[in-house]
Amino acid sequence: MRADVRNWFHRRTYRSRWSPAALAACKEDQTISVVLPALDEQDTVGAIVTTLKDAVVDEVPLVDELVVVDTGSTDDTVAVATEAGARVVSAGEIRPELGHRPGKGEALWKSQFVTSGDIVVFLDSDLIGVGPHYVAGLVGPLLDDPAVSFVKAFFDRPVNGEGSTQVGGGRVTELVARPLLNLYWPELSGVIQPLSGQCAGRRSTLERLPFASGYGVEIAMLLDALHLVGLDGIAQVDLGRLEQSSHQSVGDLGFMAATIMHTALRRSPVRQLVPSAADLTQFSRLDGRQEELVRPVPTAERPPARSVAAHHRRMASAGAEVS
Ligand SMILES: O=c1ccn([C@@H]2O[C@H](COP(=O)(O)OP(=O)(O)O)[C@@H](O)[C@H]2O)c(=O)[nH]1
Ligand SMILES: O=C(O)[C@@H](COP(=O)(O)O)O[C@H]1O[C@H](CO)[C@@H](O)[C@H](O)[C@H]1O
Repeated sequence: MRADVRNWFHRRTYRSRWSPAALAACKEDQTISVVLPALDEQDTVGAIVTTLKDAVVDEVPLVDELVVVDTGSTDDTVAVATEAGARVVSAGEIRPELGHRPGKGEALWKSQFVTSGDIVVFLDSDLIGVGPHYVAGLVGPLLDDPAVSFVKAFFDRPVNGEGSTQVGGGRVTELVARPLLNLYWPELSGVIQPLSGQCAGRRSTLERLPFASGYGVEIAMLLDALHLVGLDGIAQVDLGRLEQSSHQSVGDLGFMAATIMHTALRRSPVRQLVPSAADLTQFSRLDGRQEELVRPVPTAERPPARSVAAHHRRMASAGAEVS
């Protein structure tokens, strides 16, 4: 690790040492939104919402709004999240005039139009054992130091589900994202979980970032935050152990990897060599026969929300019919 990165690592790597009560006492007039993107997460989203609503909304007024952005669940995610006390919105119904795309990144981008917190916390909704320290740990560095604009969480990544001691999750991180970052962005080589879906940022920063619509959203957010606020504007916090309810198949992680590679390389020194569109051809073998699966790699990105809002205001002032 380069000396400058080692220096960053020591200054900007935090433990989740803040209590929600202490943060609530010091946040003054700053407001905090927690956003959970969800696709078919009925088994886990309810416990996350209940835990956070009880601990950091009702008992301690740290969080001002808790929003689940559903991206087309076909299970009971919406009902479960609503029953648990979250405000649930469908990504497709947020600013419909802007169109709708599938994907996690679309949910995070559109969440900016239905939330108002000065600080926005993003948490995956497939996690097990989420505690208030997840929110306190992500918000702490932002309330602690005005020079920090974006915070990524890091944690143990067991791969065999609840109770497993075998660390190995984060396969796309270890096989794709980390090697790419070390190659083209060595200043980010100290980021322990660069793809973490557990992150937080100042709205004033997030609204100036483009959002990749699919699984490229995290790598894009990290690279674009580096460009916008510099390494010292980025921090990371240790959240201890993180359990996910399920782990994707290697084939699906391959599709995630292709999306992340494409999203990152379009920001790299070799961006000119990256095709604007690409397909991923994969194979599955059964009983001596293989089947082909060809999927287009999602490359769509949304512009910074700030530019959309400004355009909206210009249209409105020009008297154009805007919804
Ligand atoms: O099209 C999508 C894909 C994912 N997600 C959500 O994004 C988070 C992370 O997705 P996933 O679990 O698929 O990724 P992994 O955690 O396996 O990297 C979860 O809360 C998903 O419900 C979503 O809202 N829409
Ligand atoms: O870290 C990773 O390699 C991937 C896959 O994790 P697993 O191998 O399924 O534990 O998960 C991360 O990346 C996704 C894409 O950026 C994010 O959406 C997830 O939140 C994050 O956990």
